[in-house]
Amino acid sequence: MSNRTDASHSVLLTPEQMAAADEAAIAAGAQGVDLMEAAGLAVAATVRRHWPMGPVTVLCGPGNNGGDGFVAARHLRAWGWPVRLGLLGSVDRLAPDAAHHAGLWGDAIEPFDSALLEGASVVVDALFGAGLSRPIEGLALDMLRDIAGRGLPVCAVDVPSGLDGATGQVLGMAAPARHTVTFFRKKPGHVLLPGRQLCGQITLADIGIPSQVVEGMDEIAFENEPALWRDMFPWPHADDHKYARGHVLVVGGEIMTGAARLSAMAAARAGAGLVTVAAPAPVWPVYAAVLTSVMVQPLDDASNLNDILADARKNVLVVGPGAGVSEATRQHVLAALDTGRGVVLDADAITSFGPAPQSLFSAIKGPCVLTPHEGEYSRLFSGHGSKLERARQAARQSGAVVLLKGADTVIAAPDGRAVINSNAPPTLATGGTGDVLTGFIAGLMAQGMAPFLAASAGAWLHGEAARQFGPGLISEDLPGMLPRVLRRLKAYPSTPGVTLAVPT
Ligand SMILES: NC(=O)C1=CN([C@@H]2O[C@H](COP(=O)(O)OP(=O)(O)OC[C@H]3O[C@@H](n4cnc5c(N)ncnc54)[C@H](O)[C@@H]3O)[C@@H](O)[C@H]2O)[C@H](O)CC1
Ligand SMILES: [K+]
Repeated sequence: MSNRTDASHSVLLTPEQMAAADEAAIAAGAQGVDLMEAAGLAVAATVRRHWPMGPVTVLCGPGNNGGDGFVAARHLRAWGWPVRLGLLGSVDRLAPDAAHHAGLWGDAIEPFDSALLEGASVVVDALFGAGLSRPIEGLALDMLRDIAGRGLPVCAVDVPSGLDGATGQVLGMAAPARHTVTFFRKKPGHVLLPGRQLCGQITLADIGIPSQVVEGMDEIAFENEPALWRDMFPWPHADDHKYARGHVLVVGGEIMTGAARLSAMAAARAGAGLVTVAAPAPVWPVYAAVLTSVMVQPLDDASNLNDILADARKNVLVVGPGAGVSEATRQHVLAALDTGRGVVLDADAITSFGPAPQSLFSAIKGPCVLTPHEGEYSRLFSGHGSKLERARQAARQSGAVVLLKGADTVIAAPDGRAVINSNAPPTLATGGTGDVLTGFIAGLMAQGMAPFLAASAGAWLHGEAARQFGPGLISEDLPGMLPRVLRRLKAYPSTPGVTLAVPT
């Protein structure tokens, strides 16, 4: 469990958790019809704010998402907008709250066909929301295709219809929205892909559900932002000396020597007091020639890694970047894990355990972060469900913090805490960025940041460094961007009480 206060709008609630929030609000005295009124009014206000007055078509579905649509239609008409209203299904089958607001429309509801779209300047998509339970088909599918085919701008209610709010996946089809108005808290599907790309600009509306309803909910996920870990960020202290800020050891590869160098430089830039690369003896000069503040120790083929690890001041160990899939890599991983110190495993350090994942999991006994991309994930884990669920399953199964990479990176802890990182620009899709991320995380852990917080902070810094650099990014650019990002982070407002940390 983590602490939360009203300020934590980065909470992500699944549709089930949202329904529980709804029920808790009603149990606390809220009225469902008023929640719907507030939701629909927020939708109408968003349309008015972002589009010039013109013909608007409101498409309502058979559930409460449709109920929000009736409210929005009524307010837009009251503000003078020419509104056409269509309902998929029949009014007499609506649930009470939606039926109530359908009654307030008080005018004809048109047949649900493409004629509704004629002349429309904007469409309000109130067909399906949190209750979508199967792929969209039939009349609804035809309508969504027609909307997309005509290129009509859409304001989606809660989620673009067809988008699964829990997973971010599309069921059948979803018409991309220019704006999406959602209520109380975002859903994982608003930040996971492809959902994030379908929602357009998201407006989060307060509809009168008290924030306290989130307290006590289990398995809350968060959209990554500095407020969640900033107060635990390891800023240098006046009396620090280099040994006080930890020592990262990166086990280097013999062929792809750049990977370990990228990780090492990233760890140093993230603030580790010392960084060493254990370089295979034949290529030790390659590392030594290009690394300056990062120290280089030869790792001979008798694998004297244990001698190098004997220095317990090396408190965080990185294996994987450029390591190669081999028995030697497996041995290096097991030697690092056996120390019980902080360990970050990436790439081939993960893949090398593909044939026997349990031999890795049973060796994890200290603070450990795994940073697989989807391919490496699938070699160790057979997860199912959303990316959020799969990362959580892997964290529980391995006992490590799992950072499942992608444009929508998910960070999950074995105790169920989870963060979805949504700031990564597409320019990060270039070789070596994963090595840099590994180094950022290791550097933060070396300074005492807990692995889940270090992985969350590292992912955010990584995305922010890339965003600030802009187009033309290559991995070598990322470590050097960190000072500018850290200056911005230092100015970031603290949000008392909001934290991902587990209360000690
Ligand atoms: N939670 C809140 O705080 C509030 C939520 N509001 C709105 O309510 C919807 C959720 O309403 P619900 O009735 O549960 O589901 P939907 O409106 O999404 O409709 C689902 C409806 O349609 C059927 N159905 C599901 N999938 C399909 C399909 N592929 N084809 C046809 N029919 C389908 C299903 O059986 C349901 O009957 C939420 O999104 C908000 O917009 C409140 O209005 C405000 C507070
Ligand atoms: K919708």
